[in-house]
Amino acid sequence: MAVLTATGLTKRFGGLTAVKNVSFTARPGEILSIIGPNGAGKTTVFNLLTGFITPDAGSVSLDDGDLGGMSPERRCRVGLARTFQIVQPFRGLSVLDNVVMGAMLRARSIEMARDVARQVLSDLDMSALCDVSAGQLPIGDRKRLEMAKVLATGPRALLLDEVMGGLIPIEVKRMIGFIQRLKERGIAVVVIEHHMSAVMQLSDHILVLQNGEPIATGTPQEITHNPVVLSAYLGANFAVAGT
Ligand SMILES: Nc1ncnc2c1ncn2[C@@H]1O[C@H](COP(=O)(O)OP(=O)(O)OP(=O)(O)O)[C@@H](O)[C@H]1O
Repeated sequence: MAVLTATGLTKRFGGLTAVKNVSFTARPGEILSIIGPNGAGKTTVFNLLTGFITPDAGSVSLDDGDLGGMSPERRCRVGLARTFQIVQPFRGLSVLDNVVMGAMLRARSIEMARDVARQVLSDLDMSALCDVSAGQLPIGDRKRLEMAKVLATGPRALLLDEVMGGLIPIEVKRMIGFIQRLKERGIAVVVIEHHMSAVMQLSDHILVLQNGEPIATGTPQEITHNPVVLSAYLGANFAVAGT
């Protein structure tokens, strides 16, 4: 059964239809990637899912509950969390306190929130950074901190917006490992990512958007051999080892 379901999402900005009739499901322990050229509508889909903007048509549900009308914070409370493309930690706070802020959404006491935050930081190999000021972190660690903050909210569905952006190859590899471990926890993960090698390694399913419209869905194998996707986005010479 699906955790997260989007049905017929459509969003217009003036005369521009940024997202048109986008539907998908994300199941527990599955990773769905949304890919497409710049301006294809990927971030707008995330904004619609999380309630930062209101759709002109369509709906979003978590388990069987319709999220229509719920604020982003309320959606996070019921289990739908996201990272942002541009990460903005509380720069004056320590790494631990940043993650405690996320954990406070659900924890019943500050002590419980600290326990949750320490566990999440340990899971992300960040225990040694607990006392470091978030403002001093390099980009790779800031991306991991962003992951830690949202994981501390205890999501059942997690939206990851370009978490590989700006990472060096060894950090990309580590991030792929973290995301794969989310599958084992039964979290439904939706990924927006331009790092195609990571997308192909991680995804169970891929949805391709162009000009706001779905042009293909399938497994990485199917997508990398789809002539429409090769022409619209990946390029005729696209090849990823193992796909
Ligand atoms: N608030 C807004 N007002 C007007 N137009 C918008 C708004 N948000 C997005 N758009 C437009 O909607 C289209 C889709 O944008 P969106 O950011 O969703 O694309 P994207 O696929 O996430 O792109 P990228 O890969 O560059 O992040 C673009 O043409 C963008 O300019």
